[in-house]
Amino acid sequence: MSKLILVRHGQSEWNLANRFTGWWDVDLTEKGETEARQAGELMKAKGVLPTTAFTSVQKRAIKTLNIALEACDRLWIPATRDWHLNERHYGGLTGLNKQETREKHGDEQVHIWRRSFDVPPPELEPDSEFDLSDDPRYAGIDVPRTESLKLTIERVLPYWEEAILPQLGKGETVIISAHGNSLRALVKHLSGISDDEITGLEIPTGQPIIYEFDGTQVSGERYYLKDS
Ligand SMILES: O=C(O)[C@H](O)COP(=O)(O)O
Repeated sequence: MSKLILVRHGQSEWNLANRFTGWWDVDLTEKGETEARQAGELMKAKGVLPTTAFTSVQKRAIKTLNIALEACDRLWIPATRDWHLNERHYGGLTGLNKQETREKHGDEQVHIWRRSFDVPPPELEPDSEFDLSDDPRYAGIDVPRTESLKLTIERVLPYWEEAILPQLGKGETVIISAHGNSLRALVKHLSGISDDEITGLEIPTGQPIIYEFDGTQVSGERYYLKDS
């Protein structure tokens, strides 16, 4: 039996400011750092100690990983950062305030952009201040201009299969520190959630979720580490 630990980054500056974030690289707030530390302390208290780690190339997830690993004395384990685990790209909504966007476009439209399976937000304009195509961390990568959950799944799952699942097959305890929607993509796959039902799934910040594995097969349903 091996374990997979999923953790969404702690509160970010734009979670606090209620702005659409996506691929924009915002930092953790002090509360976010505390959430990350508490996640690590919980792993230590429960004796669920990661032996290998994966995260995105966004600082809110990287810092959450490092703070949590430090809190459970596992800062030394191998860690891989990869853009495939990034948050879904919020396109032309990036940087906008979520409440103001609701007032402008209506609750229903904003809910569709945020939670529908396959309707992407409008594309990011080429001259947008939030364009990341020239960011060195994405050299050689076709940076998306927007992503639905469906498109996010299409880049998260191949990476999961190629890079992460083999580690579980080897018996490693794997931690993935990532984002609300890249983790929804994984949970949809691992728990067999339908395209309709995934619209109702929310992933809280800083709260470790566990899946147990028998080889490369999921064994049982996910649970919150705090409830075990
Ligand atoms: O990218 C963002 O704005 C958040 O991390 C997730 O946003 P959501 O709750 O609107 O999917």
